[in-house]
Amino acid sequence: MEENNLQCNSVVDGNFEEVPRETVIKFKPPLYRQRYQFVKNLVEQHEPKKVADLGCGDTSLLRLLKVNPCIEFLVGVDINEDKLRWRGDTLAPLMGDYLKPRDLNLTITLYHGSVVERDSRLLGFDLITCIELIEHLDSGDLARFPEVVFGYLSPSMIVISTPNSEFNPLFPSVTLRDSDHKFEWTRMEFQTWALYVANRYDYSVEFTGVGEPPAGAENVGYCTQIGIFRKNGGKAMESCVSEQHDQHVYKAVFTTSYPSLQQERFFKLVLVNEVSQQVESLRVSHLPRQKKQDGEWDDTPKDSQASSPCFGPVFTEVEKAKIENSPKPFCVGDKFFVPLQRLLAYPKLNRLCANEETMRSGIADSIPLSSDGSAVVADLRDYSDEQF
Ligand SMILES: C[S@@+](CC[C@H](N)C(=O)[O-])C[C@H]1O[C@@H](n2cnc3c(N)ncnc32)[C@H](O)[C@@H]1O
Ligand SMILES: [Mg+2]
Repeated sequence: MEENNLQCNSVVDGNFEEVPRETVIKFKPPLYRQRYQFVKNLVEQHEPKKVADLGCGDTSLLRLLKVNPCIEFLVGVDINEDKLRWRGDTLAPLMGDYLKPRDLNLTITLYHGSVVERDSRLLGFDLITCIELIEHLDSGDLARFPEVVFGYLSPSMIVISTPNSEFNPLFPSVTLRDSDHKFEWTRMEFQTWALYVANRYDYSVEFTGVGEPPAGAENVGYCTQIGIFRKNGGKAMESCVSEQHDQHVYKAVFTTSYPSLQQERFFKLVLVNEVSQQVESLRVSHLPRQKKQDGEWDDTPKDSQASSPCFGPVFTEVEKAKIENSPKPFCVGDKFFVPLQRLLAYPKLNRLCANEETMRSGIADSIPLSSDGSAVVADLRDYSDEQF
C-alpha cells in the first residue's frame, strides 16, 4: 500500500480505490483486485464445481474465475440488470477457447434478481460469494439475507466481504465509503452478526480480510473484512437438492456454454489434431534413416524431434522409457505405420485417451487406420519432402 499527502477531491467506494481528501491511501494491487484475488485463491485451494457470485455487479469476478478449470457452473446474480448486461456478454467463449477446449464443461449464467429471493437454480452450490454486497442491503433485506443464503441455498462455503469501518478514520473525510451503503460495521459488529448467523444455520466461520493498514495503524485491521463460512457436516447432498420444488424467480439475462473435451465433437477435433501432428513428426524424423534401412524403424525418443526443446515437448526419463518400450512405427512398402499403442505412450495423447479403443473410435472417421485398426497409416513420402 502507498500513502502520500496529495489533495484529492473525493472518496470512491471500496470497489475501486480509497481516495480521501488529504491523504491518498492507494492499495497495490487495488483493493477490489485484492478481494477478487482472495476469492480466486480460495477457488484454487478448494476446487468448487459450482460457484455463484451474489451481487456480482459488472461480472468482473466471474471473468476472473471462469478460467479456473475446476468450475463447471458459474452463476452471477445482481439486482441491477444494466450492470449485468454492460459486460455480461464478454463472458462468452472466444476463439482461443475453441482452439484449446477446456477439460470440463463450463456453463455461465447471469440472473437478474435480488439475493433475498429464493431461486431453486442456485441450490446445491459449493461456493457462494457476496463481495461488498451486504452493506447495500436495507435492514429488512439484511434480516432476510441469512435465511435465503444460509438457510435455503445452504452451499458448502460462503464468503462475505464488507468494509471495516475501523479503517475509515484513515480516510479523513469519510463517514460511509459509498453513498449507497446502508451501514459499515466495525470488526466486532461484523463478527457478532456472522457468528450469530453461522451458529443459527450450522456453519463455522473464520475471519480475515484484505487491504493491510499502514504501518503504525495496525490496530484498525484490514480495510475489507471477510468472513469465510463453512457448512458443518460438509457438502450439500445432491438428493436434498433434487427433492426441492422448482422455484424460478430470477430472470436469466445471459447464458453461455464453453467447448470442452467432454463434448464429443471437440474431443475428436483435438484428438485428430494431436494424432496427426505426432504421426507427422514421427514420419519426418524417420525419413533420413529410412534411406539406410528398410523395414522396421529405430524409433527411440533420441531421434524424435518431439523430444527436442527446439521442436516440441521435452520428455522426462520415465516418459522416454515408456515411449521406447511401446511398439515401434514400421514401414511396409511406401506406407508408414504408427501403432496406436505407440501414440498412447506420448503424454499428451495419453492424457486425452485412457486406452487404445478410445483413441481408435475418436480418430477412425478422420485418419486412415491399418486393416486391423491397430495402427495409423500414412504415406511414407509426402510431396513436400522432395522440396528440400
Ligand atoms: C459494491 S457493488 C459490488 C459488486 C461486486 N460484487 C464487486 O465486488 O465488484 C454491490 C452490488 O450489489 C448489488 N446489489 C445490491 N442489492 C442487491 C440485492 N438485493 N440483490 C442482488 N444484488 C444486489 C448492486 O447492484 C451492486 O452491483
Ligand atoms: Mg459497497
